[in-house]
Amino acid sequence: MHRPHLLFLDAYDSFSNNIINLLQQDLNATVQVIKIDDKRFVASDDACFHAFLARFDAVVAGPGPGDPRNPHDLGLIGKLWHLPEGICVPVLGICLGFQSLALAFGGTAGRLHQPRHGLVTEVSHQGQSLFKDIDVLMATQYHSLHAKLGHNVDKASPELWKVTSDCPDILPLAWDLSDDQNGPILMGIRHLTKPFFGVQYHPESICTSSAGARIIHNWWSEALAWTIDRAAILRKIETSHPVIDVDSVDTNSESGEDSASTSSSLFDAVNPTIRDTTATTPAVTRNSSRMGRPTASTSVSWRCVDTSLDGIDVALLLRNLQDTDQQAIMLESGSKSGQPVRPETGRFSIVGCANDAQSIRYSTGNHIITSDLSGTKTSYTGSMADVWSSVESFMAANKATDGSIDIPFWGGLVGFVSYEAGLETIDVAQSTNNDRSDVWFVFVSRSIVVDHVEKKVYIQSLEKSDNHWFGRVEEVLQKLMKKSDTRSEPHDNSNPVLPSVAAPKQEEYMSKVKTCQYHIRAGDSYELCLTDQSMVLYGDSSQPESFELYQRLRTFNPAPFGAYLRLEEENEQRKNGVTILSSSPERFLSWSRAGKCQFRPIKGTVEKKHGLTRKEAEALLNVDKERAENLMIVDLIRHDLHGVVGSGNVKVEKLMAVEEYQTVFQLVSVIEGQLQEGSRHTGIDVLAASLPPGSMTGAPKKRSCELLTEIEGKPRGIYSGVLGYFDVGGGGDFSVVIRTAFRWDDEDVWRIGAGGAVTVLSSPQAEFEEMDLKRQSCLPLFGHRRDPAK
Ligand SMILES: C=C(O[C@@H]1C=C(C(=O)O)C=C[C@H]1O)C(=O)O
Ligand SMILES: NC(=O)CC[C@H](N)C(=O)O
Repeated sequence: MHRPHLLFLDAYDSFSNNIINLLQQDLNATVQVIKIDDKRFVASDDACFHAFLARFDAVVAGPGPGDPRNPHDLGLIGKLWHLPEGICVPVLGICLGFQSLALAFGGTAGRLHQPRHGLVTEVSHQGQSLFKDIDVLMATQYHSLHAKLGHNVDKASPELWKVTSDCPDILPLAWDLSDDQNGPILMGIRHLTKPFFGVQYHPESICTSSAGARIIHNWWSEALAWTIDRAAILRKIETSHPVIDVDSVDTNSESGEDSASTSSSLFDAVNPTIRDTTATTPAVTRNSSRMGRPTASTSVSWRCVDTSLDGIDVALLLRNLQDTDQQAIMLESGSKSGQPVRPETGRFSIVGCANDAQSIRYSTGNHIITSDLSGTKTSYTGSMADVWSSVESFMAANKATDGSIDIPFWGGLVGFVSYEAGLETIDVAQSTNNDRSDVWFVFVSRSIVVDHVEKKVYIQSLEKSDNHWFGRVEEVLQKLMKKSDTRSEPHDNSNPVLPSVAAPKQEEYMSKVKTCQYHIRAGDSYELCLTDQSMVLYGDSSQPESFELYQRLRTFNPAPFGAYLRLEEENEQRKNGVTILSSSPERFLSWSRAGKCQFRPIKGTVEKKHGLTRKEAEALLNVDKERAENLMIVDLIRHDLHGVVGSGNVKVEKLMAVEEYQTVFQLVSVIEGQLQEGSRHTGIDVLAASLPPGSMTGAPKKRSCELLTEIEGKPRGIYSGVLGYFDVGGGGDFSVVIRTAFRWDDEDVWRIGAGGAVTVLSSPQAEFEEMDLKRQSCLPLFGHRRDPAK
């Protein structure tokens, strides 16, 4: 059977790669992707775009932010509907693409009374065309606007299935009749004579039933039938069509993966060259040293100590091993009464020794990379792409294979990537103008990993002949094990010096929630994760030691992704550094040495008020608002992951499970993907392609981040970024930096970010309370308890 060769027009949506996955999996199609504002076609005359289109069997016009009445939001999609006869290609419009089709043939667009984002409802149809052989169809919707054909009825009626005088060429195929507030919402259409089809709902969503995705097959059958009918005419036109030198235009897909073939259309009977496209997200720009699987170049020496009888307190371990005022690294899986709070994600703790270690730093404010990863210290102007490239080269050059297979970290780079660094990777202008580091990783060559489940301690070194270090750590361990019942406790904090706290103002925050909702209603976003920062100021010498603050945090809010990071650098002008105290519950991304990637987005939060049971929490979280928030992020992360691991390799392992933490219950999903054997991608590519974390942005990611930058008006910094490690064995694990306080040495301020996802279903008051609740995971460290911000 002919393998469809499709063009996908990407309108900057966060679900595009899921649609491409569907086309590749269900139709076995090859798909080339271009953005709707691809300069090569927007800037040149239409003939060039037409000649390019002639290479494809059909086009899919994707969903996206914005309004179909705005040519800027549609870009090339707007050019599909009135092509000259001989150029016409079958099109499937999805959401924005669908709305554009309706408008092009007499329809109008308007705002829904109540936008529908992440809602799953039944779509009514009559089993025709796209909906042939489809029974009950449950489908996910992501839209604020809707297309109207001029039907003058406000409830189910036979009229709805007929063409209207406004749109005599457009046949309605499906409606959502489940929503009284909005009335009938048009869900599917076809053009009566041209090969144009469209659906308002999202066939690729994880919550759309398989019947919903079947329309893809039906569309392709329709497209094929039309094409065969028209083949003779088209062949004639093709030969008489002026020859355009499309190959002088670089028509590679954005990913650079897909070289444009000279001819692979259905009509090229002589030589139907079909190309394959798997990845749609660019791999990290790399130098040649990291192509292919690196061979081992580093050796791990390690010893394992059984501490099952005694238990080891990692904070004490760190304290005893190094002076915590210096560079200190501890990634801690929090525990309570001797047990890890969440062994599934928080089983291991890592103490890294990294004084005078090699490091890489990058500031988005001045674009300077400072690194000695390559041996000598250099500072140069660069970008995030250069940072990833250096990290990949370094990890490839320091590859090890001989550590213990029972633990995920053997040594490697530990540090963070800020939210603004993530913004740079998706080309969103940021409000940072200082020279503080947005990326900071240090090389940990000596480390201790504690397995809290097996109660074992691994002492490891990547240095040659490091017996002295092993001896020293063993000595410390013996000492601590003898005093087995000692847990490092914070000092008495009953009479603390209270610092002042500058908190978000309630009125202002609520007004920002409303601004978010305004943009969602206009169709520019489906969900926005609004945040703000509280600032804790000590002012004088009463400042507690940072490790003491961390001790309080780990006692008060033990979390699977606890972290104490104290990083510093010295240059000619000054000493600068940063301290991070984290109690994050959320894994952003981990990948195993075998390339299995896992995202665990959290979206949906209820306070664990006194006596709230899990059952009650489940009932509170099992509502449209919370589920919709979570679903949107699951679909977004599937998109991010599909872009690197390719079609057919992504699974949702857990959808909206309720998890219990110290102060809140949360709705958590687990999305996994497998990097393919022999693929040129690594976990670092997955990380690079998925920042900033979707659970901190909303969807679609790029437009949402642009809006949030404007609404929030200040950088988020390390908050909303990611923190974790790249392991020399090839794995990695990063948390989302939330429930975290951080402080730069050059300002006397602890910053605590907090926020939550805003949808049209949000109440501004409840959003403020949710933000305030999340601040409470850190504020008590500073002696402040539930001090309601005003
Ligand atoms: C924004 C925060 O949390 C994020 C938002 C959540 C939500 O909207 O329910 C839940 C977890 C995080 O992904 C925060 O903790 O500050
Ligand atoms: N998912 C979409 O394509 C949405 C289209 C349009 N921005 C709307 O909100 O209606």
